[in-house]
Order: sequence, then structure tokens, then C-alpha cells
Amino acid sequence: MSALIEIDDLVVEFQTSRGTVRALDGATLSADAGEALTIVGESGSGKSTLGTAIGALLPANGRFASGSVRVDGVDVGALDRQGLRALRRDSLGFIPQDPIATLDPTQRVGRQLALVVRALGGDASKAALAQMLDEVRIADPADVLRRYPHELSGGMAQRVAIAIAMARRPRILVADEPTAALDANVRREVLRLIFEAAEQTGATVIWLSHDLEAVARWCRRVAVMYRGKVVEVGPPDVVLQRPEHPYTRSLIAAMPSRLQRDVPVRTYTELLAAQGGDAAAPVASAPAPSAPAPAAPAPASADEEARA
Ligand SMILES: Nc1ncnc2c1ncn2[C@@H]1O[C@H](COP(=O)(O)OP(=O)(O)OP(=O)(O)O)[C@@H](O)[C@H]1O
Repeated sequence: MSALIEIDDLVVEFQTSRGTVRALDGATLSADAGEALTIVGESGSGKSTLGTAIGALLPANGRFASGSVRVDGVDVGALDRQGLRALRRDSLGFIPQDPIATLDPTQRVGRQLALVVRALGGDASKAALAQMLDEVRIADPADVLRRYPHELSGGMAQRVAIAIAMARRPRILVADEPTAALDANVRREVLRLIFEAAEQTGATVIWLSHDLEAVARWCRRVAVMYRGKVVEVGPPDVVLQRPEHPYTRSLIAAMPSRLQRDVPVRTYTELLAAQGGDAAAPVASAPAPSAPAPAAPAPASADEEARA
């Protein structure tokens, strides 16, 4: 049986005023139906580009230069506008890095949530909508349903946006580290919520992250990206304990030193226990003294300008 998502030797380029930026340089990765996969890598390694490529949702200056992305065996690069719309509507859910940007500032939270639920033929009663907000640990859901997005705190707006994305029950959920700005306890709960909901619905989750540990407990496999390529894929404990690629080793060396040296860990489970039993806890970013600094991604100057 073939994988649900198959990315094969994909090259994605962005045109900028300084020339071409190659964001993906032959990336290959696959994910099965119902699988939860984390993609880790430093900033600029190509995680977001790979995530958006799954729905052919590249920014206007980007293009597939070569290679392919297949969802259910269908080459998304070859789909026409209608085919793409159907794929995105029926199969894909994206939670971007800044999910708040997906909220409509002119509509109350309740109305926005109700629109999504009604479009899927679900129960859009006040009680059902409040239940959805309750699931993302929003304290007074009935009150929040009546508010406009600007009346919410940042963390609350983020949870509302996640609730709206999850309400669509997507078959494939691409999440671009949407919980990074939440405080540690809320992040842990929201991570649990998203992954448990995905498990229940059988959704495939592609979680993009800087943080090898934060979501590893929820994912069967971790893919490590470096300079536009997937350089290593494996179960979290294997990648953490026996990293093959030098970049993965430097990524792990940048994790808290007590996890690498002071605690004699053998398995990832033991590593979690050493950390207090929860991989979703925040991880210090200071590199260990002996850690080689990961190299910067190739075309830094051109992309900085493009993002400015
Ligand atoms: N629209 C764009 N125009 C030009 N260059 C871009 C564009 N989007 C991304 N890039 C460049 O492509 C490369 C990969 O970026 P991408 O955002 O995919 O990396 P990332 O690993 O997701 O980074 P982060 O963790 O910071 O989100 C980087 O060099 C980035 O600057």
C-alpha cells in the first residue's frame, strides 16, 4: 500500500529581487494515513515550505522546480484550480505559526466557529460551540463566543484559532508550531488535545517544529531537515540516541546538557522521565559547550530581503 503523502525529490524555488532562493533542494519524505510525524530543523531549513507544498500553497513567488508531491497518489502539482480547491477543502487543514492571523477581525468568535461547523453539517448550537472552546481549555467559553478577536488575549485567540482548525476534522493536518507562544502548561494541554483528536479521527499530522523534544512524545517518526533536504528520518528514540547525520547530532547537542550527559539514558522514555515525565515541557536553547553550531541555511541574504 502506498503512503498517503509522498514527497519525492522536491525542489522549490522562490524568486526574489536578489535572485532565486532554493528553499527545498531535493526533499523526500512520506507519511502514512493516521501517522503523526514531526519535522524538525533550524529556522530556514525548509519546514514551512515543505508543509505548504503538501497543499500546493506556496507564496506567489514560489514554484515547484522539480520533483513531486502526491496525496493519495494524486500529483498536487498537476492539479487544476478546481482540483486544488477540492483537495484543500476535503482533506487538508493548516494551523500556521501565527493562527491568530486566520481569524476574521470583523466577526464574533461564535459566528466564525459556527460557519465552519455548519459547512460540515455539524451541530452549531451554542452548547456545542462552547464545548469546542472548552476542549482547548478556554475558561469561559460562552463569553468568548460573543467576543470579537481583538477582545481576546493572544493565548486565547491562538486557542480559538486552533479550535476552528480542528473543527474541520481534516484528514491531513499540517501544524506549523502553533503552540510555541503559549505558556508551558497550556501548550502541553493543547498539544495533547490536537494529537488525541487526530488519533480519534485517524488524521495524519505533520507537525513542524524547531524543538526535537517538544512533540516527539506524540509522533511515531521524526524527520530532520537541513538546508532544504530531509537528512534523517526515524523513531524519536533512535534519532535522539543514535543520530546519523552530523546536523542532527548538533541539534541534539543544543538540547539541555543534563539530558545528554548527567542522566544515563538509554531510551527516549527514560529521557522523558529524566525531564519530569513530559516531553512537551519547554527546553532551554543554550548549546552545550562542546556543541558545534549548526551552519546557517544557504541563501540567507536573499531570503531576508524577500521577507522584509
Ligand atoms: N516567500 C518567500 N520568498 C523568498 N524566500 C522564501 C520565502 N519563503 C521562504 N523563503 C526562504 O526559503 C528558505 C526556507 O524557509 P522556510 O520558511 O521553509 O524555513 P523554516 O524551516 O520553516 O523556517 P522557520 O522555522 O523560521 O519557519 C529560507 O531561506 C527562507 O528565507
